[in-house]
Amino acid sequence: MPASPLLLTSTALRRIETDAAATLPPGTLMDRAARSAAARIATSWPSGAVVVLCGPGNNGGDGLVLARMLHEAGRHVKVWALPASDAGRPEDAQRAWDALPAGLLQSGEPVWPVGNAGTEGAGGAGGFGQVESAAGGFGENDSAAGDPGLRSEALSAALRDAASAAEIDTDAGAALDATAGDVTPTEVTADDVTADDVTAADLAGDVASREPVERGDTVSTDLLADRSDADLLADPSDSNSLFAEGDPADDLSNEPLSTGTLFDAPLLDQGRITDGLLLDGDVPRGVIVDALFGIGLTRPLDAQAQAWITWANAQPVARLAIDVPSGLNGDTGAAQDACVQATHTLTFIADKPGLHTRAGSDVAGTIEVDDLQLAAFVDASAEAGLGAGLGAGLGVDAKADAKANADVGLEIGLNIGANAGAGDDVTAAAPSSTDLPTNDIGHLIRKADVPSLFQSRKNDTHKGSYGTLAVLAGAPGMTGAALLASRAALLTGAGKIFVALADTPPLSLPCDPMHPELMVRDAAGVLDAADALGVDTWVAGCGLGTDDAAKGWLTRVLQERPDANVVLDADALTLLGGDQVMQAAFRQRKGIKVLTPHPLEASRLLGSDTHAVQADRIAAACAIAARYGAWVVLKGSGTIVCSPSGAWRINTSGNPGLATAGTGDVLSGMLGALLAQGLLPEEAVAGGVWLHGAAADRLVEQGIGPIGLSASEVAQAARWIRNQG
Ligand SMILES: NC(=O)C1=CN([C@@H]2O[C@H](COP(=O)(O)OP(=O)(O)OC[C@H]3O[C@@H](n4cnc5c(N)ncnc54)[C@H](OP(=O)(O)O)[C@@H]3O)[C@@H](O)[C@H]2O)[C@@H](O)CC1
Ligand SMILES: Nc1ncnc2c1ncn2[C@@H]1O[C@H](COP(=O)(O)OP(=O)(O)O)[C@@H](O)[C@H]1O
Ligand SMILES: [K+]
Repeated sequence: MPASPLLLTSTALRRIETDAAATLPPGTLMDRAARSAAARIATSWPSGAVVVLCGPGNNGGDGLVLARMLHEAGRHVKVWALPASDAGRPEDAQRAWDALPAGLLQSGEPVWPVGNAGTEGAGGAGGFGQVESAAGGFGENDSAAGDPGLRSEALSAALRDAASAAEIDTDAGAALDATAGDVTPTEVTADDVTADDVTAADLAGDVASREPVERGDTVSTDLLADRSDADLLADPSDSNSLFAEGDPADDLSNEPLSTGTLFDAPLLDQGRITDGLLLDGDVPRGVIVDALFGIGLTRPLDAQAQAWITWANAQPVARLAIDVPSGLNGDTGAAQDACVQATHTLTFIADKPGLHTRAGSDVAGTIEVDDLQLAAFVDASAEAGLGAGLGAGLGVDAKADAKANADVGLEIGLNIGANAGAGDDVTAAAPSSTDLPTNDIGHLIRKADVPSLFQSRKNDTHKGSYGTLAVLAGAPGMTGAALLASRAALLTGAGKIFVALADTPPLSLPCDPMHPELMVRDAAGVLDAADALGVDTWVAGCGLGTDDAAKGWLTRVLQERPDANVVLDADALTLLGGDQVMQAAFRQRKGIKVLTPHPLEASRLLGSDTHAVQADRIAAACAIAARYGAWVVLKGSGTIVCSPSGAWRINTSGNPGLATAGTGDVLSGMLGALLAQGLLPEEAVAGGVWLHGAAADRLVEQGIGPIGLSASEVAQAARWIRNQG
């Protein structure tokens, strides 16, 4: 079986980071993380602007190193950084801060560099390559103007930008608004422009002017006044300066602009430029990198961080979250009110549970894992976790497949400068052992992890080979719940199904006309005959009610036939949570036990509240599993499956179409059917959960949902998926 992707909490990740960092030169992991992000950007956004938002910790450090690498590779990068915390930056992040090339850092509020000076804020906040002062956490690096080396670097970057802008030959904001087709490559190329005869400021005086440039116009270096670079650097707020105008080249280039390249005018004719943005299909090129907070977000975001996140989410460009979308708790999936809505998340060392449960799948976008070459450490952690009992009954290869996620940067051979790979050749020594608390390691559930769902049936079988299921459910007024669960069990392949209606004869519904295959009887009748009928699996609780009769029937289910499997849902969970006699009977059962609570039912099982359950769904699922000695399915976006021994997994299928009454009934019927058919519990439980979500996904693909998707349709789609293999 392919290895099931590993999920690690921040506790586990920090342990691995600490172990690995002790064997590696300082900054190695941050360099690898940044290189990985640079490679991702080179692959997915090979041209266009890159805005990097950096936070005060090592996540921000990743962003700072990334910005440097991209800059060294000739990309147009702007950085906005939050102020360091009172304790200062962590060591690696401070090193990254100190090494940030002059001119990348911007002050004020972030702006998307659309090249329209009019939209870029006061004081040239959108200035490109501008050496700025003070605000926005910039102060520490504000020595550039006085540093000849930095000045010369700033100038050379400026010249490159300016030369490119000269070729574009237009004021970006003005020309793009209206005159598509009016712009053509000019006769001046960057090769004509040298530091001897033109300065960046000179070019700025021409290129950044608001005069539209007509087709055939030439930008003449003769027009340029004899100003020195010192003028430019001395007066960054000069509204005529190139740097206050943003960087037109940034958004107009078809390819990354460098000295000597000509602007591709036909782009304008093709209508691919709108409002100053270069469009790739419908998506503007370029990317905002979210390196504000990673796994170290420990408290509510302050106003400035919230504002930047809100701004980032409002930009019509891709957003690449580094490690974790800022505002999301990487362990729990809880999102703050302000949370980066990433289109892509590049996460390091191993995947994180919070990216897959609760709000995680809403904000993470496409998730990619880079193990930062720490597979040996990750494997050791997984093995230690298994040693602590994690893998019992899991049936998964405990080793992460993070190894498979090779270092993208190395693979594509991105040239990101001499400093980019510091320490990359150093092989970290594998740890001898790492023991982690069990809650800190889990896995994902994907189709590949539940192969027995798709095993073909042997010819030499009969209905008795696929189990006998009884469904205790459906009090008067809730008969539909019993039918939903029973029909789902039928369509999932159970051999024989008895509907034990929570009612007394004469039954209001003696037969299911849609599915007369179902044998409908009264609850007591099925319980009395359970031995004779050969009931090997019970599903109990859907629309069962909580009155004394329901309590009596459920107690019998739990006390009798202890070898039978039981799946408890809905009202059965409420009854179980409040009844110690039932709990004792439940714990003593020998058959497979499954509890399928939604968060409210989970809170009843734990004697807590829904908020506490949702605040840490994995912990809640594990706590219920431990308390009741059962398999637990904690439902909701990113359903958690936890084994009795505490091995947890997060489901990857499903969608909000399932947020409709009755889908839980369908799930419990499906789980019962799979247990009745003899699947191992880890595959029956994880498999049923995956199948249920996958069925909803298929319905959405077909246009049947998410709006208006109905529970009955889920069971039908699940049947189709199982039979396709
Ligand atoms: N270590 C390694 O080897 C590697 C780490 N890597 C990267 O580092 C990331 C983890 O870095 P991290 O631990 O520094 O945490 P991070 O997410 O940057 O935030 C912590 C900072 O934010 C602050 N802060 C927290 N909450 C806040 C709030 N609400 N509002 C404001 N501030 C708040 C907090 O301040 P403090 O609590 O200390 O006052 C601290 O300054 C990880 O996700 C990955 O990207 C990679 O490079 C691979 C190698
Ligand atoms: N937003 C969502 N994303 C994915 N799955 C969902 C979502 N909302 C609900 N579900 C799934 O739908 C089912 C609902 O179950 P439940 O709340 O017990 O409903 P009912 O009791 O009405 O049958 C669960 O399997 C749950 O995981
Ligand atoms: K982030």
